[in-house]
Amino acid sequence: MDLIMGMNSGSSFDGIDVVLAETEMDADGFPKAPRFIAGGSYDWPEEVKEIVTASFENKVDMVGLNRLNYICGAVFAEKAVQFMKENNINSRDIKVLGLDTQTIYQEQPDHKAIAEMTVEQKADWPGRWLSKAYPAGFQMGESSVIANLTDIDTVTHFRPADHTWGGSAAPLMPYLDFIMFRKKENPSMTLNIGGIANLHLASKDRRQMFGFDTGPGNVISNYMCKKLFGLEYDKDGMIAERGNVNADLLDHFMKHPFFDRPVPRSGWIADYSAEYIDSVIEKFKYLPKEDIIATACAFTGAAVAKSMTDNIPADIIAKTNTLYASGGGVKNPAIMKEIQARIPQNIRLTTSAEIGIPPEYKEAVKFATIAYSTIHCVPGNIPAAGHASQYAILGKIALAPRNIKGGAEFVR
Ligand SMILES: Nc1ncnc2c1ncn2[C@@H]1O[C@H](COP(=O)(O)OP(=O)(O)OP(=O)(O)O)[C@@H](O)[C@H]1O
Ligand SMILES: CC(=O)N[C@H]1[C@@H]2OC[C@@H](O2)[C@@H](O)[C@@H]1O[C@H](C)C(=O)O
Repeated sequence: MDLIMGMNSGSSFDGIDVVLAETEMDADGFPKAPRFIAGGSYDWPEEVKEIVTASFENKVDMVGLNRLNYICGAVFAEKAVQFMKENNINSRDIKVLGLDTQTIYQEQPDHKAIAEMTVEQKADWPGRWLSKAYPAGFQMGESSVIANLTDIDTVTHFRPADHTWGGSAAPLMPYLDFIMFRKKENPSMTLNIGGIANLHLASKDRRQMFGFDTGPGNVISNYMCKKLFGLEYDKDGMIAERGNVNADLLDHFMKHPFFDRPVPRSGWIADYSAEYIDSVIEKFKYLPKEDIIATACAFTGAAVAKSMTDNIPADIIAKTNTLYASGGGVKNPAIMKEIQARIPQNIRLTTSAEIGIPPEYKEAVKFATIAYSTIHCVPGNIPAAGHASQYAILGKIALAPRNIKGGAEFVR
């Protein structure tokens, strides 16, 4: 068995998750379902947090972004090393470290425009991006800084390979789901509830898979909690539990233009910007604040249900009996209750703990698994889910100093 490490810091930007897992290559040429061993969560340093948060709002200039890339690489390396110390892990025992680093911005593909492009237009490679049809994402965390400071071979920036083939590359969860569920007869659905939520249909046949963002996970509730109650988030859904769902506000939320985007759609926190949420709060300021938070949770649930029934064929939904949820939203009972109440009743909502992965660490396990696949030259994208035109090996590999050949004088 090989030990692998993964890290994640996502759109909620609530901390850095680190995991240790083990796997090995299976006879079918894919990694075996990873076994989760340990996980830890670490805070971003306050000073760095401020810069990253400003970058989400496009308030950091090129000079600042240049430095931020190195700073984020150093923070990820520091937390990886702290995690290894706390868990008595020697970096030399780790086969690979995988992380996407910190996304600060992303533009999804225009799948319709890509489908309509002529062969000549596609052959104009720069034109793919000049036309804005192809997607692009911006991640902070320099791979070489991480590999050099941790002394572990590191794979980062998984999305651009899939982007090159017109894929949305977000969510990337379908690959881990394929690895976890590929030996099961019936399709399985999973849901990740981070800042943004995403739904996946896993199948032993990768050509039958789906993966797309459904809308908000915690992003609206988090922002509202900060604005209305001065809290980072609604711990254990306590505020939402005291409120009632308001039908008018829910209707208003459901008119959000995100639903007009065809799947495989991909979102970013900018879709639910401060401006948008402030306008909602202003329009519905006559409601009790608790009702506004309760309705934000109902919106998460209604968006999951609508995205599922609008986009996954009814016969597949009928064959699915379990939805395995992960991400921090799993800890908000109001969100979980709203999802269960709104999805088709044949589907039982549970968490990824049932398949051995603690829900808060599934994303980090995903990046560890994709990195392991990358170093074995196994493609980590799922074209059926993200609509890339072909399979691709994801990520950029940065080799650790321990690989230096030529004598001890080169090695620390
Ligand atoms: N005890 C809790 N009660 C309620 N909500 C919680 C709790 N713990 C975490 N959360 C929610 O989960 C969020 C963090 O989720 P997660 O770490 O999955 O997000 P992320 O990885 O940043 O997001 P994304 O998947 O969009 O990139 C917090 O911001 C909060 O809203
Ligand atoms: C570009 C990027 O970082 N996208 C993330 C983000 O967070 C949620 C949503 O936007 C999703 O599409 C993706 O994360 C999921 C979990 C993934 O890649 O699997």
